[in-house]
This record gives sequence, C-alpha cells and structure tokens, in this order.
Amino acid sequence: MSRVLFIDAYDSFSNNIISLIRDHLLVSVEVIKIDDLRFILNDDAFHQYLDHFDAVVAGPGPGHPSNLNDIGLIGKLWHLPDEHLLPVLGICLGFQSLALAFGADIERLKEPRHGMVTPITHCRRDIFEGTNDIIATQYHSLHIQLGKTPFLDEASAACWTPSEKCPALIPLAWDFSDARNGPVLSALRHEMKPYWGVQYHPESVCTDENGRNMIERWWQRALRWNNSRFPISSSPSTASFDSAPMTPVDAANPHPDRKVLSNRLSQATSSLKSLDNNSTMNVYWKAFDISSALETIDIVNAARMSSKYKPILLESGVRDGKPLNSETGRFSIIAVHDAESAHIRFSTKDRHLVNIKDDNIIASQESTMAGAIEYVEKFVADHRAQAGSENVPFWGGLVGFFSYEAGLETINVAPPFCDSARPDVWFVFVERSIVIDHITNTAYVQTIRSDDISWVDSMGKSILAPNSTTQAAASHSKTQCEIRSEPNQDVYCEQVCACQSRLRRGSSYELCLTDQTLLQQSTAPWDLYQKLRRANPAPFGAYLDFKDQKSAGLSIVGSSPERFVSWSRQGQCQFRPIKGTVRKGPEMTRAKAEEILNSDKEQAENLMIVDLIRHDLNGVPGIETVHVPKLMCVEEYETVFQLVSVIEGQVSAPGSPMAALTRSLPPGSMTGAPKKRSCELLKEIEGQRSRGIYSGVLGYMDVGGGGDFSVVIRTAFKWANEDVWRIGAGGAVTALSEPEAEWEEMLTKRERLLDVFKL
Ligand SMILES: C=C(O[C@@H]1C=C(C(=O)O)C=C[C@H]1O)C(=O)O
Ligand SMILES: NC(=O)CC[C@H](N)C(=O)O
Repeated sequence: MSRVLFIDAYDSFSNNIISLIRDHLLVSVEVIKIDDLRFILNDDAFHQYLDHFDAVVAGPGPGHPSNLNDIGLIGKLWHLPDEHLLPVLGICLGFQSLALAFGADIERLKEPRHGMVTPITHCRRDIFEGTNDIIATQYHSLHIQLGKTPFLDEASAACWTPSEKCPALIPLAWDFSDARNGPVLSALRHEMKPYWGVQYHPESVCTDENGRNMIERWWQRALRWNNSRFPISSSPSTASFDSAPMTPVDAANPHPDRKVLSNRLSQATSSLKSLDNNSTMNVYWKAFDISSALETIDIVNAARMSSKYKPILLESGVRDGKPLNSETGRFSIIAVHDAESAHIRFSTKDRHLVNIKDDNIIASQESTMAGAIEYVEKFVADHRAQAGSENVPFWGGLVGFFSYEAGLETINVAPPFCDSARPDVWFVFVERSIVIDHITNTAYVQTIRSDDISWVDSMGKSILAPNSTTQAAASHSKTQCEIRSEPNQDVYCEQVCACQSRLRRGSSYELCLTDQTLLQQSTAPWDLYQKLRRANPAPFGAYLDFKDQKSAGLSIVGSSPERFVSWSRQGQCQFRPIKGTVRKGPEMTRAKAEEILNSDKEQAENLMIVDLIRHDLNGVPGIETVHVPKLMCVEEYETVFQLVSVIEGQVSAPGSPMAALTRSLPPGSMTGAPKKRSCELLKEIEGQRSRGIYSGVLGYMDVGGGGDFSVVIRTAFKWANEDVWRIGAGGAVTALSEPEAEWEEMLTKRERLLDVFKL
C-alpha cells in the first residue's frame, strides 16, 4: 500500500484531512507533528525518513508561514535535495509556506475569512482537471501576493501565468468573490518540482465534492511524478522503516405493565465485593407508572428524605408535560449516593489522584491527567453491569465532571496558576438510582448493590406514597445576594479586541472568550436549583452536592442546553455543539432569529466548531465514518435561540466510545479553533484565571457501557470552603464580532442564572 506522510501543524482540522486522504486514496497515512524531535534539528534523519513515503501533505495551522515555530518541518520540504524530492500538497498554512519559499509575499487579508464558504474559480487543468466549479470553506487571515496587478479578474489571462516576482509559481485557482479583499490566490503549483498547494480546506464539511476531489487529481499527478522518477517501480513504500507508526492526531421491558415489573432477581450471583473486581454486576430494578401527577422534583424530595446524603440530579427539563428537547432530554437521573459510595478525585495542581470509599482510601497516588483518565477508564471497565432495562440509559455508574483545566492538561496546555488544589476530576460511583422516562412517564428504581432489593422496594413505595411529595418547595422569600466581582464592560470589550487582533494575525480562527461573576448567596443550593429549573428549564439541568471526608465539598446548580458528547451501549457517539446565540425578546420572532442565525457571522462560528469536533471524533481509535446529520439548526430555549449541529460516528471494538469524551477535552465550543493555540491565547487574554468547572463537562458513564456529558454553561458552582458562587459566561469571538454585541451576549447568557441568585 502506498504511504502518505501528513505533517500536522497543531491544527484542529488535521484528522479530517487524514480521513479524507485515507477514504479517497486508499493509502496508509502516517502523522508527525511539525516539531518532531527526531527531525527538527536533524535534516539527514528527516530526509531518510521521507524516503519511506510516496508523498507528503503539509497541513493547515495557526500562525505565520515565516515563523519557524509555526511551520517547523513543513518549511524544510521546499529545499529537499534532489535525491530526496517527493510530491507535496500544502493546505492553507502548508500552501502559504510553499508560496513564501518561492518568492511570494504573505500579507494580512483586509477581512479574515474564518469559516467563510466561497466559490473558487480554477483553471480546469492539473489538479482541477475535469472538475466543475468549487464551493469551499476558508480558514485564513493571511494570503499570498504573487506581485500581480490588483485588477485581475476571471477573464484576464494573466491570472493563470506566473508573475515576474514568482516565476516558478503557476496559479491554478482564485477566489474572486470578495470585493474587499480583492482576488485571493487559492491554488498553485511549482513549475518544475512536484509541489502543489491549496488555500481552501478540502476536508471541511461545507466544501463540496468538487473541492474534495482535487485530492484524487493531486494523487494521480503525484504517482505519475513518482513513476517517471522511479521507472522500475522501486516504490518507496516497499522499504521498511523501523520507527513506530504514528496514529491520528490525538488520533427488559419497553412498556412495563406499571408498578409490577422487575427483572429476574439474580443478585445472589452478583459480586460487588471489592472495587477492583472486574466481574459483571447485575442490575436489580422495578418500573413504576408515574403518569398521574408526580413531578421529578417530588421524587427527588422523596429520595432526599430517605438519606442524609443529597442525591445528584441530572434533570431533563420538561415543559407542559413534555421534554424540552426529546432528542437530548428524555430522561432525568436521580443518583443516590451515600457513605459507601466511592469518590474518585484528581487535582491538576497537587497532582494527587484518590479513590475514597467508606472513609477508606482505595487508591492514593501521584498522577498526571493522563493517569487519572486511565484510572477512570479502568474503573469503568472493571465495573460493568447487565440485566438493566434496555430502555434506560443509566443503570448506575460514575457521575461527575472534568474541569476545563483538566481538559487543558490533555492537550498539553499548562493550566493557569491557581492557589488551591481543587479537584479537576471528581466522580462518585452511583449504585442506586431512579431514572425517569419523561415520554412514557415511568420511574425506574434501580440498584447494582448486592442484596439491595429492600432499598428498591422501599424507594418505590416512598415515591408513590402521596405524602412523599410534601417536602417544602423552595421558599420565595428574598435572600441576601451580594456580587463580589463581575465582568467590566470596558475590560471585556478590550478582551474582544485582543482576541480579534490574534485572529487577524492568523494565530486562531475563533476564540471563545469568557469571564466569571462571583457572588455570595446564603440560600441552600437545593433551593437555588429549584428556582433555576423553573426560571430556566434546560435539557441538561444539574444539581450536585459533593462531599467526602477528605476534601472540601462542592455544590453545582446548572441549566445547560448543550450536550457535549453521548455514546450508546453499542458505541454510537453524538456531539451537539451550540454556537450562535440570539437573545429572545418581545420583538424577536423565531423567523427573525433564523434570519440572524443564518448570517455569515453566525454560520461561520458554528461551522468552525463542527469541523473541529469532526476532527476530535476522527481521532478516536475504532471510529467509523464521521457524519453530520444536522448542520446549523435553530433551537429555542427559555431566553435564547441557538444554532446547533450534530456530529455522529460509530466506535467499533476494540476501540472504546468513552475515548470520544476523554480525547475531546476541553469542549471545542468553549475554546475555539485551533484548540490548543486558542486555549493558550485565551489563558493570556482572560488574565491567567482558571475557569474551573465552568467550561468543563459534566455527566455520567454508565455501568451498561453508555455515557452522556453536557458542557458546563449556564451553571453556578461553589466550593464549600470558599463561600462564593461562580457563574461563568462568554461567547465565541470571530473577526466579524462587535465588542459591544459580545458584551451583551455574555450578559444574556448569565442573566437567568443571576436573576435566580438575586431573587
Ligand atoms: C460560553 C458560553 O456558551 C458557549 C458559546 C456559545 C456561543 O458563542 O454562541 C453558545 C453555547 C456555548 O457553547 C456560555 O454560555 O457561557
Ligand atoms: N488554516 C490555516 O492553515 C491558516 C493559516 C494561517 N494561519 C492564516 O490564518 O492564514
């Protein structure tokens, strides 16, 4: 099989290009980073390494092609000694690097084109032979100047000939669609050497087939060049190479006859004896018809009365008896934990990983974030259960969160300084639960503990008993709320401008800027949650009150509209990023919101994150075709209209769908693209403050093999030893953003939560 080398410049679209190459060319692709230590200071080793490939693709990325740190090994491709020469395709940054090497100037565009989808006019020859016009996505703020007249147009023959300044570069395509920027060179080739490049992104979900097919035409030309060079077909791919190959870039009863059903009791064989066993547990459950009048909150109150530990609630908001969003919010989970429940915690600051159960330390070790993830993954693999109701997505399992900083560590961005060692990963192992199906109005009471039938029976009774619903609802009395600190308009607007200057420079394509409001409020967290769920019902409502003997407690009350990722027990993964927000108001009809959300600005914001998430999912081992069943649909929430996309893929054994979560942190909709560089820039622009749980992900990993996590937004959290609630809010900044409008958007996003705290 032929071999293609992909050189990754730390972009968030690289895996999409790699799968495009694999799918279209049926070749094997190896990946190295631009700063690969084996080669960056050793040209001979790099040349010898290249000899093992048929061609190279030099990828896109943040930064400037004249900056060696930004392009690394890509810059060495254009001066290869003849005997090591091989075909190269440069994409975006790779293309700009090629043009720069042969005399072109690199200039800033008047208006950056991040996530813009435009028509490309090409010469119908070479890598565009037999191809119709192209519609393609652009992700650049720099462009190439060949030294031609600015008055070029489609009709001018001069478009297709080299300039005096760059005689070796033959233009192959232009973008004439943008009056402000003028003609933008979109593809070229070298007149003698086997070098081609395109400015646009062939792998984007919005680039059409003609734009993608270019890759096949390029490959035919690359092979032809190789064949003329090695006529006896001593294809380089037959040579053996002993370096380790690189992987892609971090590459029962459906309608129970109410009240009476339970699964066969085979708990005698269940063996949850130690936390380190890997035997399969059995779920013991009963289903209860709750259609009459029971509200989720009444059931939680019943569960609260039966235990001194406050159950966790992952609630799907309901309006007029129907889930707010039946695609993401059909079930509510009441996770009942107690002193016997294991807590797994890790802090990126003190690097300490613990597993505490029943006041006993099961594990206590120094760890990295990678080690913590491995521990959690192994814990989940070792705690599998069977015989739960197939209708229920959660039978028991780990419930908790990964903070934003936990995510930063997974992409090698050092977390900002923080003076206390807060848990960045915190999961509690939930063995008893009640899951409510809001469509069939059924409550499933379940346990994975052995010999625990009596709990199921008594919980079943108490949720059905009329008196169980009488616990006082949240009081409406006014409480003291004092704002300790909050974002400042001038500072925020300056930060938006700082983001935009990085975007114009080419360092990022989109940056999700955020800030936090700190306030004191003495009302009990559960009362606050009850107010919040009424004021802002959401598909990912969350109430968590975590405490264990060895650490500060934590309260979270949340109303997130956004699923980060879910995976089914069969390995079907789904991401649902939200990007694009319009505030509701008397004037704002759905039709008007749709018009705004259909604008270039909003669509570009969303598109960038869709492509970023496709990249994240394409990097999961065992992933099969990644597809986008919904692109930019408008969804309506209590206070806002939002633009939502859905990205799906199936993970097959031996891959694990949980990797779709752990390899995609922090959530792309909270970072911007490319992720790593954007996080570095945001850390600096946001003043080296940690975001904490806000911007992280929260949810569960089920003992049956599934999982569901939301993005932690529209959420407040409080560390018990700190006594201040933190509410984060922000929004994506692009080159088209208006600072004042970004400020308003941030205020809109925190508004409902703040109102609840001020009540
Ligand atoms: C940053 C927040 O929201 C994120 C940003 C959005 C946007 O820019 O439109 C939409 C949803 C979230 O992914 C927030 O709510 O604080
Ligand atoms: N997508 C890219 O490769 C971008 C290249 C370069 N950083 C620019 O903005 O123009």
